[in-house]
Amino acid sequence: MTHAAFAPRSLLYVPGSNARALEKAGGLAADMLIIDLEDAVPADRKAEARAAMRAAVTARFAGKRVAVRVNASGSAEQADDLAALDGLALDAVVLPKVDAPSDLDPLRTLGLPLLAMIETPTAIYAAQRIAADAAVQGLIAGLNDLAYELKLPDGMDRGAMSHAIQAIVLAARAGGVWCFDGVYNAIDDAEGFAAEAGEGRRFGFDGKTLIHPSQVDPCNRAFAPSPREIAAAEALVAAATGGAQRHAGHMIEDMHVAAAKALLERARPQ
Ligand SMILES: CC(C)(COP(=O)(O)OP(=O)(O)OC[C@H]1O[C@@H](n2cnc3c(N)ncnc32)[C@H](O)[C@@H]1OP(=O)(O)O)[C@@H](O)C(=O)NCCC(=O)NCCSC(=O)C[C@H](O)C(=O)O
Ligand SMILES: [Mg+2]
Repeated sequence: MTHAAFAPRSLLYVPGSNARALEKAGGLAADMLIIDLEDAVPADRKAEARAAMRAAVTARFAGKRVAVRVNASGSAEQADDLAALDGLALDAVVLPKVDAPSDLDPLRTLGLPLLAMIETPTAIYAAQRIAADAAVQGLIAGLNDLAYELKLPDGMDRGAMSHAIQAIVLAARAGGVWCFDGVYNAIDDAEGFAAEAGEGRRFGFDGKTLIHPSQVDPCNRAFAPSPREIAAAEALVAAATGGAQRHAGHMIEDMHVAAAKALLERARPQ
């Protein structure tokens, strides 16, 4: 377990039932690994995945932030998932299909930070209450499930989901917690991934959830301040005198100075 003040930029799902992926994950540059016991694991391999997850978390991943995604509250699998977490040093537990703060109840006694997945229309409308729950450290957009629930004809159409995506960011910011964008399914489309990761950052997400090792480095780049942003922030902070002023052809005020300082803090080596 590691402690970091900063939100992870890249959160890689690793199926608990994939031995090779569990082996490989520790060597990848993802800021957080999410070992999945939910949708990536076939129903008849849940017990095997729990055992593999325990072995991997116990033996590997030194110096990495590690979370486990358990099955949803109300599912037949969840009690066994929670029992399998006993004694593990985790940074967070990811709970899918959180529709209300009460869905968090079975996990409260774990005493671990929770990352709540917002992936249904009901959850979009409850996101503010979910983010305000003291156990919640962040929200994760579950856009495959949301697209399915919305009956979108074109599947993962972010234009059709833009209101919902923004609602997740708004709820997280109102609650003072982190927020992470959904996954990009087209694993061979590097250009499309880079575009979507950039869009996620512009929406205000802190980072993005990932499904493949090839997405890790581009994601870290997309969510890290660029050299140009760093130079601009340094110049703005150096020029700031307080109150409204002209800087580089723009009006700047105190909130712009605060944003520039936050960006510089984020850019410092962790
Ligand atoms: C998507 C995949 C099924 C693709 O698998 P495959 O074609 O076998 O991958 P590659 O051959 O390209 O893999 C190359 C090497 O990388 C390793 N690998 C692959 N994926 C991972 C991973 N996630 N973590 C670690 N390592 C990984 C392979 O083992 C190969 O290694 P090597 O032998 O050394 O070459 C597959 O990538 C995959 O299963 N990804 C994760 C899927 C997953 O976890 N899904 C659940 C989370 S997404 C979700 O549920 C979203 C949300 O809830 C929503 O609603 O939107
Ligand atoms: Mg989902």
